[in-house]
Amino acid sequence: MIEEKKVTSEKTVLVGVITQHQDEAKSTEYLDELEFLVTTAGGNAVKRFVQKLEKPHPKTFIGTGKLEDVKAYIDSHDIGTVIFDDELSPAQLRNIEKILDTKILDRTTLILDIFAQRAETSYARTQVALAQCQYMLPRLTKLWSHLDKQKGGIGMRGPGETEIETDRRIVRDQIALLKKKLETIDKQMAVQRKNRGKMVRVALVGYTNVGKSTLMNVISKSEVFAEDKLFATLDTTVRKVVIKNIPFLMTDTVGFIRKLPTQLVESFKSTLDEVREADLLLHVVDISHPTFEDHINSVNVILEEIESANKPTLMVFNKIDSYKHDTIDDDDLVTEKTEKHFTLDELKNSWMSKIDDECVFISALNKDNMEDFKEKVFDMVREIHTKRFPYNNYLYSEYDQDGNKI
Ligand SMILES: Nc1nc2c(ncn2[C@@H]2O[C@H](COP(=O)(O)OP(=O)(O)OP(=O)(O)O)[C@@H](O)[C@H]2O)c(=O)[nH]1
Ligand SMILES: [Mg+2]
Repeated sequence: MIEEKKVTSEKTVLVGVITQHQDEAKSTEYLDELEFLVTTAGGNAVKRFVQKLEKPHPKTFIGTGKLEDVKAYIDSHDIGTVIFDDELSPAQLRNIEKILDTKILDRTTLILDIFAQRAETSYARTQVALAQCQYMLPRLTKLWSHLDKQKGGIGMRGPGETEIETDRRIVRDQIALLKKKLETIDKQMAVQRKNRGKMVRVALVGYTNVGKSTLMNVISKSEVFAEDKLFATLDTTVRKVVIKNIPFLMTDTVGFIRKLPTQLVESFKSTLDEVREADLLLHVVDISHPTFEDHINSVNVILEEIESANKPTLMVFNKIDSYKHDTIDDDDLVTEKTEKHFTLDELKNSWMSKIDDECVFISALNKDNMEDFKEKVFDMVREIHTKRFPYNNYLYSEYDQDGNKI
């Protein structure tokens, strides 16, 4: 993750559901992730409420009886924030607010809030503000503005209280204004991207916290010459990297997450354009995470959304150093070997036969298997490069490991 900023240590309660589509294990995993998000936002999750339902209640997400339990708990423990694991509809939000009479957040507001905290450039801040306004517009209620005045903290940072307090028309005007502002910057950025020339562009993509930035640092520092270059004041970092004799541009991008708010995907269009305009994707995966396959799927869904799913891709399975597998003992009831029981080698073989994309297994932290990684990246970049520059193959002389010209 990006560095952690402790703003407050607001006590929160988490609420999730177990449904037909989301069994107990999934629900626990989602709530673990939600808790990680809460910590990132500077809060502290002190209790979880989970209800088994056929599907989330259309009016109150969980049953009203369960909500009363939550109410009793937050009242007796002096807790001011309740966070739901799914995006709440405007009606659900209003109904829940009526019962709990406290600050209610959902996964979307939490993610938006973290983005608001992390956004450093005016561009990123504008993108987040737009996403927040769009989310907020159908959800403006009296209670919201009333609460905003009294309570700050998670979910309340961003476009500012003044807009929230005023009516929808003003938020709409604000949205129009932010859109215009973004349009202007988008144009500038498109020009900047064009000015980068025809150099092959490689983008690191992947779920949040898988090690993209770590890999970016390893690859651009360990090379013979890797220039640190920030092309613009945006949050995506672009660097020039040279492997052997081919220079190319490498972009580190925003991490993806499950249930990424659609408003955010839209307003981060330009940031995601870095991915859209890339020639090659390095899809980084954290194989030490118990549900890394779900992560891969979530990333692929977002890549589909931004029409980038068919690009040449190298699957980079990272964190092999902390990969652990389950074992089956003689007296275990479970005797069938599943993917959880795969040794690293078995896992490698299974993935290599399962997917069409090239794949490589590394530890960016320990710099394990980096040679193989570079070799594969080099081969893929070279293919694109030679197609693009049929007459001028390489721009640099070849260097050996120690940086001497060969
Ligand atoms: N054990 C282990 N940890 C790693 C490895 N690579 C990265 N990490 C750790 O994983 C965490 C996340 O790394 P980042 O590089 O920030 O991940 P990221 O994908 O850029 O994350 P976001 O920017 O949040 O999307 C850090 O604590 C790293 O030290 C690895 O190969 N092995
Ligand atoms: Mg990163």
